[in-house]
Amino acid sequence: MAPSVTLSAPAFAVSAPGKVILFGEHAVVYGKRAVAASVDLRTYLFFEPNTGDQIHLSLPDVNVTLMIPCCDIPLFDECANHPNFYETHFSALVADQGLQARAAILAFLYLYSKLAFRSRRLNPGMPTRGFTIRTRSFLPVGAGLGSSASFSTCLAAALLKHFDLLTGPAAARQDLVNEWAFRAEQVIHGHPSGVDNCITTYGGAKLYRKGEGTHDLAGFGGLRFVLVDTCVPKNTKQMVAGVAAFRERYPSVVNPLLDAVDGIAETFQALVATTPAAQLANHPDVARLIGLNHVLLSLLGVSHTALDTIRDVARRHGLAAKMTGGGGGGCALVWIPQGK
Ligand SMILES: Nc1ncnc2c1ncn2[C@@H]1O[C@H](COP(=O)(O)OP(=O)(O)O)[C@@H](O)[C@H]1O
Ligand SMILES: C[C@@](O)(CCOP(=O)(O)O)CC(=O)O
Repeated sequence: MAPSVTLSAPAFAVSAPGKVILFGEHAVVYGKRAVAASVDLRTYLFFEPNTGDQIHLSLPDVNVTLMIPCCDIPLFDECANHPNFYETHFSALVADQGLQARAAILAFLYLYSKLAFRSRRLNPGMPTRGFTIRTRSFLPVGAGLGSSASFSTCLAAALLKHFDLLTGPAAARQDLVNEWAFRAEQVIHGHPSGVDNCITTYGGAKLYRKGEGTHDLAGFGGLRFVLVDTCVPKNTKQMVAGVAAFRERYPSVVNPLLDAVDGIAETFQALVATTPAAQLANHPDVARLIGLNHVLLSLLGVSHTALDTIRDVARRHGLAAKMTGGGGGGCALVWIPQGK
C-alpha cells in the first residue's frame, strides 16, 4: 500500500469569476448606480496545508514566489482603521517587489493578520499552521475585468476557511467572503466602491449602489458583448485618485457628469424592467446609453486614445462601444445586437 501522509486539514481549491461594468464605473465610487455582471473567466486558488509554520505564496500572474514564516506576520486586532493604515507594518515583507506584486502580497498579509487574530481570540488553543497558496487567473491583470476583485474573493474565502471562520448558513458565509474581499480590495485600490467584489463573490448581472447592495438585472445577462483588450496597462488606484482630484478641484463641473452617469444606469434599469428580452437584445436605446457613458467617462479624463479608437471603429461598423472598468487602458466592450 502507498504510504499516506496525514495533514491537519485537507487541501482545497476556490475560484471566482471576473466582472464587466456596463454602466457606472467611477461614478459608483460616489454613491451612483452601476450595472455590472460576472464574466466566465476565473481566478483559481489552490490551498494546501503543511505541517510546518511556513507560508508559501505562489502568484505567478504577478511574479510572486515568497516564503514567509507565520511568526513574521504581525497580528492586528479588530480596530476599524483603513487597511492602508497597516502598510508600514508589513513594509519589510514587501521590500523590492514590483507594484502589482506588492499590492497582492499586502492584501494577503492584511487578511492573514486580521483573520489570524480573530481566530486566535475565538480558539486560543489552535496551533499556527503553515500552508501553500497558488493562484492562476484566466483574467488579464489590470485590464478592467476585475482581476483584483476575483483574486481578493479567492483569498478571502481561502483564509476564512483556513481559520475556521466560514460558519453559519450559506448566505451568511457568502456575505462574510464579500466583506473580506472588499477589505482586500481596499488594500489594492485605496477606495473601491465595492461593486467589483460584490459581482466576483455573488456572480450574476446586477444593479449596484454603495450602501444599498444589489438588485438582479436578469435581462442584462442576455445581451452579447465582445471584449477588446487594448493591452495598454492601467492602474485603477491611480485612475480613481485622478477623478477624486478632478472632482475636488471642479466640483460643480464633475458632479453633474457623475449624476448623468447615474441617470444612464437608472434609464437602463427601467428599460430592462419594461422591455421583453427579445426586444432588449437589439433595442436602440442600449446603443445610445453605451455611447453616452463612454463620452462621459472621456470627460472625466479616464479614457485613452486606444479606447476611443475602439469606440470609433465600432461606430463605423454601426456598433456601440465603451471603455469598461478603471480606464486609462485595459478593455473596451462592444455591444453586439441580436442578428448582427
Ligand atoms: N491573479 C492574481 N494574482 C495576484 N494578484 C492579482 C491577480 N490579479 C490581480 N491581482 C492584483 O490586482 C491588481 C490589479 O488590479 P486593477 O488595477 O484593479 O486591475 P483589474 O481591472 O484587473 O482588477 C494587481 O496589480 C495585483 O496586485
Ligand atoms: C473605476 C471603478 O468603478 C471600477 C474599477 O474596475 P477595475 O479595477 O478596473 O476592474 C472603481 C470602483 O468601483 O471601485
